[in-house]
Amino acid sequence: MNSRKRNAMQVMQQNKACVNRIIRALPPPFLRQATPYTLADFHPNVKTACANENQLLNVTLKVAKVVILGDVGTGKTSLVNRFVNQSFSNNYKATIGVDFEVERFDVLDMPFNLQIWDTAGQERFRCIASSYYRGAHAVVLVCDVTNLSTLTHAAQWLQDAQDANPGTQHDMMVMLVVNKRDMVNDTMFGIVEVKARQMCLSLGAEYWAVSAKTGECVEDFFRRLAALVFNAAVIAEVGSEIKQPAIKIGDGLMCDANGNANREAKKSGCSDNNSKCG
Ligand SMILES: Nc1nc2c(ncn2[C@@H]2O[C@H](COP(=O)(O)OP(=O)(O)OP(=O)(O)O)[C@@H](O)[C@H]2O)c(=O)[nH]1
Repeated sequence: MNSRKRNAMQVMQQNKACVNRIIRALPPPFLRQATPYTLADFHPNVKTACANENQLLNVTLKVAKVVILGDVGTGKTSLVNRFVNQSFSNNYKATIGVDFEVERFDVLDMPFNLQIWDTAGQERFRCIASSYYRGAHAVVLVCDVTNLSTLTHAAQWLQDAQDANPGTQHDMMVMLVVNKRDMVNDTMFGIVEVKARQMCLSLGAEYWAVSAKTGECVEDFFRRLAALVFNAAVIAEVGSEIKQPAIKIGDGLMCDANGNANREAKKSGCSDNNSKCG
């Protein structure tokens, strides 16, 4: 990382998120039938943790890493440029190794930085790029709507990312993005979409179709990605088990919301993890 980027990162962390980086409800998927992430909103424990600043201060979450992978020329850099700089260029300039951007969000009023790692699709840079896959919270597989082989190669790109993250404690989120939507008519797009959704099913990925050139769905895609990654990362910290408030029902007995009675630990002088307790 060069010092310019490092400084930019520090400034980002201090600055407030701009208005279109503020997320208060979970943004919807591209198609409800084409995602494994079917939650309707943020997990209740995530909402509770974010509403309770003290609880979130203990959470070691400030940044999440996303890697953008895919064949050469599918438009990975263009996608990131469209989102980060709201710009597009028709000129192709190969990514050498990797590049990255940091985007500052406010999710449920909590500051959250998304590190977006744009990797090289060219075979000769693959070795350098793959060393940056480690620790990814999400993988974005980018395909070109005009080139079906880029879709079939998505499986190999995902495999590479998984190989770089063996035995990760968190599951990596997987998104499959068909780019260059502006280049095909609806009939052609329909044919590609069927194949892309089949690929998503087999990879366990969420499906998106976008155009980095026109900007169609790019903002929606990254907002959804940031929100899902944030949700998963907070859950990894605070747990997904919903704690029901206990209700006292008399003489040391507590009852959980499902009506199961337990002896109150303090009064009986023991706890679940106290091995002296018979
Ligand atoms: N029409 C159209 N062209 C696009 C779109 N996205 C990217 N391109 C063009 O596709 C070419 C490749 O785009 P890049 O963003 O450089 O592709 P890349 O995947 O980053 O390429 P590598 O860095 O070599 O892996 C460029 O000429 C872009 O202008 C799009 O949505 N529509």
